Amino acid sequence: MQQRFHSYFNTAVQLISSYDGKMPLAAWLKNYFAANKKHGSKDRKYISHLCYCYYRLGQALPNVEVAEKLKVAIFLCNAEPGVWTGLFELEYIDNWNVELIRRIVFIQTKYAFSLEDVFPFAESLTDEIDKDSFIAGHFVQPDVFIRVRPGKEKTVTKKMEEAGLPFQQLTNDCIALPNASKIDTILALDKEAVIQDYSSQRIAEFFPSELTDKNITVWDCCSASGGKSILAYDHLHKMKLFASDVRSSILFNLQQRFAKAGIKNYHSFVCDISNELTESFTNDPVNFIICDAPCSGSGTWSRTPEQLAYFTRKKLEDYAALQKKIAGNAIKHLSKGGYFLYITCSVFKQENEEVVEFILDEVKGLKLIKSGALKGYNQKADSMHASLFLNQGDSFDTE
Ligand SMILES: C[S@@+](CC[C@H](N)C(=O)[O-])C[C@H]1O[C@@H](n2cnc3c(N)ncnc32)[C@H](O)[C@@H]1O
Repeated sequence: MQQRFHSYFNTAVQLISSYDGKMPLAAWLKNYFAANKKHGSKDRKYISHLCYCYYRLGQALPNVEVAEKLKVAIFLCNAEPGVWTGLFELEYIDNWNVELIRRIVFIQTKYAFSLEDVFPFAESLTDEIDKDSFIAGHFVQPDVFIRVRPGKEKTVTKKMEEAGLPFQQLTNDCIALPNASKIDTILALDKEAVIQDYSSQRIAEFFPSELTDKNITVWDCCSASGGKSILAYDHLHKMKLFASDVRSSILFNLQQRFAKAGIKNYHSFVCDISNELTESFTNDPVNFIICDAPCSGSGTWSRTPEQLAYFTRKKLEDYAALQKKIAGNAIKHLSKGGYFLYITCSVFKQENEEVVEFILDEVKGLKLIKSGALKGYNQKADSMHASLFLNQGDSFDTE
């Protein structure tokens, strides 16, 4: 039995030693398992867990060899030794405390280790973020969240109870489930419920309430497969939607999701908004622009810890420059009295507060209505930023 876990450990060491961070870890492991059919589903689960644990140490212990660092990672990322007991010397087992802080203190008796080493960008964090809680959050696998669509509350709860799925109702329409819960076979996704992180769902708190049930135009200018668009549709109801992204493949996904979600009044199109648009997609300026900008994703790194391990400051500068271009170009299409919502899933000032300052400096007549961090680290969720601007001027003529 124990031999099996030693073998998982050795496989994980080999995999980590050959991974270079260029591809998402999930896709890279999927390719490896597809090419190595000898690993059954339990093997895949344990080996993946070990690889993820390793990257959860971020940029700490750079000079410690992979096998040794992996042991530290297992120790810090698991509240108890469980199946990994046989890999550890007695002193580790004796010091394996359920409280993370106690385990960190033990590791500090053996290595020069600190939370700042895991995430060496702490000075760039948005002020609202609690540094230690945020960094320690990387040792924990986040939950999966679903947003129940309007009117589907009873159906969804009933289906989940009947399937015996463990879940936690966080709000009327937000449900948390353990990672890797199989919900796609139980729920009609996008029709009854949307897979959407808790903080991402909370972006609805930034939707201007006076737009609800008005005949408005909404442009989701970095739409991806439409998570924010569907959120806006569920809250604002009567809207004509424009959804664009630089990637045509993702818009195909959006169209499929919109069909399931029952969204018909929309136009989707490929558009690189880091350049000024040469022709407009609509005759009139837009009443509400959602700009969920490409970003470092630093608020989501507990889901993709390999990104933390391979992140460099240079990437941060590139993202901030792109965000300023995208926001500056998108805002030109905003109507007077219209709203612009800037969103990132980043925790860095350079991508949040500094872009907000840039927007306020560059675009005269914009007023910042609401701005802040959506902190997910205490809920096993992502952290995000949102800022809502009003283009002060005439009110809508949309009635
Ligand atoms: C954070 S994601 C958007 C997520 C989406 N709003 C959702 O809720 O699912 C950012 C998106 O911006 C797109 N993007 C990146 N650069 C872009 C550009 N120059 N113009 C338009 N879209 C861009 C990416 O392809 C990506 O889909």
